[in-house]
This record gives sequence, structure tokens and C-alpha cells, in this order.
Amino acid sequence: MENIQVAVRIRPDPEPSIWAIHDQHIFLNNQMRKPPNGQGRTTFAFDHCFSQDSKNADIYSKEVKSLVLGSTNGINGTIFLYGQTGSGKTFTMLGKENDEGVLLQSFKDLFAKIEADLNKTYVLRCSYFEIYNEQIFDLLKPSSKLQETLQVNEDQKKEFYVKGLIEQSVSSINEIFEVLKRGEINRHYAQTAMNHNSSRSHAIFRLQVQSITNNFIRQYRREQSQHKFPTLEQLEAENNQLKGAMVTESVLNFVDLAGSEKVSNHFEDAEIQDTNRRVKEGQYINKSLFFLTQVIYLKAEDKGHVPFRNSSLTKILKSSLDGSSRTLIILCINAAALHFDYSISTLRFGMNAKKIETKVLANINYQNDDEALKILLSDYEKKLHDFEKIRVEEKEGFEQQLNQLQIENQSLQNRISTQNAENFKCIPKLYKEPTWADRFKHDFHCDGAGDILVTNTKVKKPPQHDCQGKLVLNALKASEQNRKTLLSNYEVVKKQYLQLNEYYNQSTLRLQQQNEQIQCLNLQYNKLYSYASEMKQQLNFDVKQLENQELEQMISFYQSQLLKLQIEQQARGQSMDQKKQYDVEQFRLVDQKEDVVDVQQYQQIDLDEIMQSNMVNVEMVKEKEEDHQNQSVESEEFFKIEFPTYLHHSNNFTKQTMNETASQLTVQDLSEINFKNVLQSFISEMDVLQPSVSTHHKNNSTSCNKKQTAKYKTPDKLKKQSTSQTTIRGKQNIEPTRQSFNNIPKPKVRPRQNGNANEELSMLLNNTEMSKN
Ligand SMILES: Nc1ncnc2c1ncn2[C@@H]1O[C@H](COP(=O)(O)OP(=O)(O)OP(=O)(O)O)[C@@H](O)[C@H]1O
Repeated sequence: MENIQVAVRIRPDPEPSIWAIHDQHIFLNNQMRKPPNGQGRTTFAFDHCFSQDSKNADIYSKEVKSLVLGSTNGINGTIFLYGQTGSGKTFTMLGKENDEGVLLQSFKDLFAKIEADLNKTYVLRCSYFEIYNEQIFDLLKPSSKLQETLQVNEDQKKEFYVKGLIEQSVSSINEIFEVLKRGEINRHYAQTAMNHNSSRSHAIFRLQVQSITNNFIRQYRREQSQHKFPTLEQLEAENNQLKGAMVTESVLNFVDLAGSEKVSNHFEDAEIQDTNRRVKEGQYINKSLFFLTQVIYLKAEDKGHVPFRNSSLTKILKSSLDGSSRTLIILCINAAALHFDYSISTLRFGMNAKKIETKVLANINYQNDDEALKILLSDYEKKLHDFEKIRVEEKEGFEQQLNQLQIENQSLQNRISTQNAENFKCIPKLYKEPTWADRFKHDFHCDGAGDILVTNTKVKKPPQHDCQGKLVLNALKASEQNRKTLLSNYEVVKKQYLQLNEYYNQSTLRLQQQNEQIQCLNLQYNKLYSYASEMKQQLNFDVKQLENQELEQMISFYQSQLLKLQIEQQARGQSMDQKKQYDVEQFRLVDQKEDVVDVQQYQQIDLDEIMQSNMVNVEMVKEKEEDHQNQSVESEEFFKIEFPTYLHHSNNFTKQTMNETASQLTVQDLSEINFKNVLQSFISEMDVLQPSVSTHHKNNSTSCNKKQTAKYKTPDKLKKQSTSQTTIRGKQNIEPTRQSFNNIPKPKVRPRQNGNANEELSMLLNNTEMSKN
């Protein structure tokens, strides 16, 4: 026989504690030697007393651990957490992040031992349910079926069991954590959706531990699915190995009882509007706790019949209180004086429970004969079959739930899509694609900017009750993430656009400045060009003047030579006839044979023109005359001695025109256009004047040699024509070529300098010169 283990734990409180602990005793401290009501016992002795500084780990290691591990040997165990609301029952059971509850520590130790035990194979099944207002709710059911209540039935062995309770098979610590988590979520959901108050219900987590010593089973389980157990036939096939097997079965109950405070307490709570509901809750709680206390009291006093059937709680806990179970009650009390009455009540309950003795027996079956083993395995298989059936039902329920969630998820996805579409409709087009007109206007294009559609409105979150599926939450998160990404992309592109815009503005400014500079340079260039043109004009004028002077000098020189020659001819008059004398006066030497024709021709020539247009190459004449003297009369050749008549004409004309032009230039605007106009008019005048000169010559030289017209042609034409001289009347007409003309010694002429003036202007001037020449 073994007494129920009872421990007490004081919850830490900001208020000073009225309780003190010494060893296994808890009593009122010095400040409160006497109880407030002045009566009753104030010192209690329990198996363990835990102060406010105690941790869950302390309670687990000293009280809970041995009880939990005993289940692996087939010993049932039950842990009650009894106490007033807010006294720390749930904290002790489930704990917090930094102080793990006794339940989680139990799981860890249990699985650690199971994994370390290589001689047994364990089957663990767990269930989680709550008793609220005497109704049983399975917390492992799908949320849609949470409202279904379960009944407590009695089997053939007069044992109570909850019919239809889900027994979830677990094979690892993670799986059992998942089951616990699912139960807690449903408990919370029931609290809100079904108006349950978790603190007003008794929560029971039950763990069935079965083990069998058989290596075959272990190997079989490892090879097969973890949830499948070998069939009886398979076990019989290995019958020899099963002989002598030990089978253990045990149940661990973790019971978080509802608060044990008085019902009247709820009446006084002014904030609670639904008084009737609270009254009903309190009544049921007190009723179940009363029956629990009664059962414990009767068991402790050992006074005959114990009424376990009075409440669901006592029915469920019967095996723990009446049978072979090892039971632990952890009393939770508040430290403050305010809760003294409730604390005393709790401690008294513990003192009664402490008296209860239970026959702690291990549920072990030693099977040495085949028949007994078959019966055991048959029973075992039946349980497993039921378990599999439940699993199938559960699976179907989950699948239905999954389908429903998928449908809900799909509808939510549709809503999100619709919402997104509406959002995008509302989005302003932040970046307007520039038109071609804009691009030409600004000469600016931002490649790759494109259209960016960004919403500034957050995606509306659906109501809380719609968010049952993780997919929905993920979709919302993804949508939000997309929105953030779009916004960040938009910011980047916007920044680039602003930078490009800034660059464009700067470029435009630079362009304007450069245009202004170009205009200034153009102005300067025009001024310089005008100045250069003027200078060149002046230079050409000077040169022309100089040339004219030189030519005048040359003419004077040749005239003097002619006079000299004439004098010489006169001096040699004996050898020259009268006609030749006459010709000489006309500055022409004529063959006697051609005197008639020549005289006629010469008579038509104006003397002045002859004087101006014929030039005697003194050296040539001398040479020819010498040759003439040396040769026969018949071989004497006619030499036409020409003097460039146009020099006289053009010289005079040029002088006059250039003087006029210079005077015009001084008074007129020197801009390029005016300058060109002046030149054009100048050239036009030249063109007008030249034909008259040419005509004049033609008229006066019709009988003369036609080659005289070459005087007004370009040097190239002149040269060409000179090279194509033909013989007249069988006699070679030898005309002084340009070369021969150049051989005439001339006064040195200053070379014409074109300078660096504009080329077009040079061309014009050159053409003008050519025309003049
Ligand atoms: N030992 C402790 N150390 C620190 N905080 C504690 C401790 N015990 C309880 N608390 C805190 O006190 C509050 C109430 O505790 P808890 O919910 O466990 O009480 P309860 O007895 O389960 O109440 P109810 O019967 O209403 O469910 C919780 O916030 C819990 O975190």
C-alpha cells in the first residue's frame, strides 16, 4: 500500500507571503501566527513543500519524474494540480519558455528512457480532453467537431472509459508535442468560439504506455511503418521467440483541475455580466470538486462505498484513486493574505488526500504458455485494430477538414486576386512614357524606365476568422512582400529618373552656354573675316598698283628700246627700204613680199593701239635681224612683235575700278554679305566691260592675226592656243610664246601674297584678277 503523494507549491506574489516553509511543513509566518478567522489549523505537513522560488524543474525532479518513469514498468500514474484560480496550476503543468512545465519534462524523460530501452517495444497513445460543466470535449478532434461531447461508459471489468475518445499514437517526442499543441489550440478555440472558459474546466492529458519485450517486434516495427503492429499470424510465425515475453500496460493522467474557489466569488464580480453562466460554471466545478473531495475523503477514511459515479471527473479518475495507480497531488496556493481562505481550503483538501492509500501494482503479464500469449496478443491486436480504426476515422476527418480549408483557401485566394486587381486599378500611372514629340523636344529618353505600377494602399487583411489556413497567411505575406518589392523598385527607378533628369537639365544648360559661345565666336569670326577681306583687298590693290607701276616702267623701258631701235634702224636706213622704214615707225618689221597685205592690215590698226599692243623684243629682233642679214632674203621670216595692249587698258581700267571699289568699301558695311555683293558687282562690271574690250580688239583686229584674242584668255587657254600655231601661207607664223615673253628681262615684281584669308574670297579675287588679266 502506498499513500497518495501530496506536495504544495506557493505561487510568487508581489505582496508579502503569509506562508513559510520548513522541510515538509508549510505554516503561517511570524507576521500571521494566528489565522485571520482565529480558528483552525495553520500548519500542514506534506510530502514536499515548494516555496515561491521553486522552479518547475524542482517539482518535476522531486515528485513527478519517478511517477512518470514508473509507467514504463506498467505502473499507472496520476498527477492532480489542485488549487484556486490563478494559483499556478497551468504554469506548473505547461510552464513558460524559460521554465518548462512538468508535462513537457515528463515527455522528454519518458522518450529518453524508451529509446534507451533496447529490450522492449513501446506503444504510446495519448488523448487530451476537458470536462466543462460535466460535459466531455475531445480536444484532439477537428475544430469543426469540437462541439461534440463524449460519454463516460463502463466496460465489462467495471472500468470507466470515455467512449470515442481519440487516442493518438505517438512514437517520438516531436509527435507528442504536436498533439499537445493541437489540443491547446483547440482548447483556446473552444474558449473563444464555444464560450468555454479554460480556467473553468478540468483538462486531462492521458498517455497510455504499453510495452512488450520482443526483439522481433522491434525489428518488425523498424522495418514496417511505425504505426503498424504485427498481426497475430505474424507473431505466431515467430512463436518461439515470443515465449517468455513480458507485456506491460499503464496509463498516465495529467489533470489540471479548475479553480477551487467559492461560487460566491463570482457573484461579487461586478464586471461579469453573464452571472447565470458563471454561477452554472461554479456550481459544476464545485460539484465535481466536492465529489472528488468526497471520494478522496471516503477513500482516506476507508468507509465503505466510494461514490465514483457521482461526477464525470471521479469516474475518469477512479482507476487512479481506487486502483493500483500511483497518484500525486500538487496543491497550488497564492502567497498573499488576500487568498488565505482559499489557500487553507486547498491545504485541507491535500491533507485529506494524503491519507488515501493505493495499492500500487505494476500491470505486467508474464506469458510463458502459448495459449495465454495468444489471448494476450489477441486482445492486444484488437486494441490496435480499434486504434487503427480511429486513425482511419481521424484521417478522414482531417482530409475533410483539409478539403474544407482548401476550398476556403481558394476562395480567399480569389478574394486576394480580386482585391489586388482593384488595387492595381487604383494605382496612378507614376511614370508617363514620353511621346516622340517630347523626346524630340527634350532630346531625352530614359531607357528601361517603363511603366511602374505601385500601390500605396496596403493589402487589406481578411478578418481573423478567415485566416485558418497557413496558405492564406503566406499569400498575404507574399502579397505584402510583392508590394514592398514594387515600392522599393519604384524608388530605385524614380531615383534614376531624377538623376537623369538632373543630368538632362545640366546638359541643356551647357548646350545653351555653348550656343552662346558659338554665336560670339561667329560674330568675332565675321568681324575678323571682314577685316581680313578688307586687308586683302587693300593688299591686292597695293600689289596691283605696284604691278602697274612696274608695267609702266617696263613699257617705258621697252618704248625707249623701241625708240632706240628706231634710231638704229634709221641709222641703218641704207639697207632698209622706205616701206620697212614706215613699218618700223609702226613698230613692225614686215617682209617685202607681204608689204601690200600687211600695209593694208597695218593701216587699219590704230597707231596708238599698235604702239600699245606691239612690243618689240629687242633681243629677239636683234637676233632675227642678225639672222636676217646672214640669211637670204627669201628665208627672211616675218616676226610679229606684240606688246600686251591690254596692259594699258586694263591697267588704266583696274586703277580706276579699284579706286572706286576701295572708296566703296570704305563707306560700306564690311560684313561678309555686303562684301560678297560688292565683289559680285565688281565681277559683273568686269564681265560687262570685258566684252567691250574684246569687241574693241576684235573690231580693230579683224584683219589682224586671230591669236590676238588670246590676250583675253586664261593663261591655260593661251598656252594651249600657242602650242597649236599653224603655218600661214606656207610660212611659219612664229609668235612669241609665254615662255619667250617671260624671257624678256623685266623689273623685279614683288610676289603676290595671298595670306591666310578666306579661300572663297581668294578664289573670287583670283577670278577677278583672271578676268582682268
Ligand atoms: N511559479 C510561478 N512563477 C511565475 N509565474 C507564475 C507562477 N505560477 C503562476 N504564475 C503566473 O500566474 C498566472 C496565473 O497562473 P495559472 O494560469 O497557471 O493559474 P491557474 O491556477 O492555472 O489558473 P486557472 O485555474 O484560472 O487556470 C499566470 O500568468 C502564470 O504565468
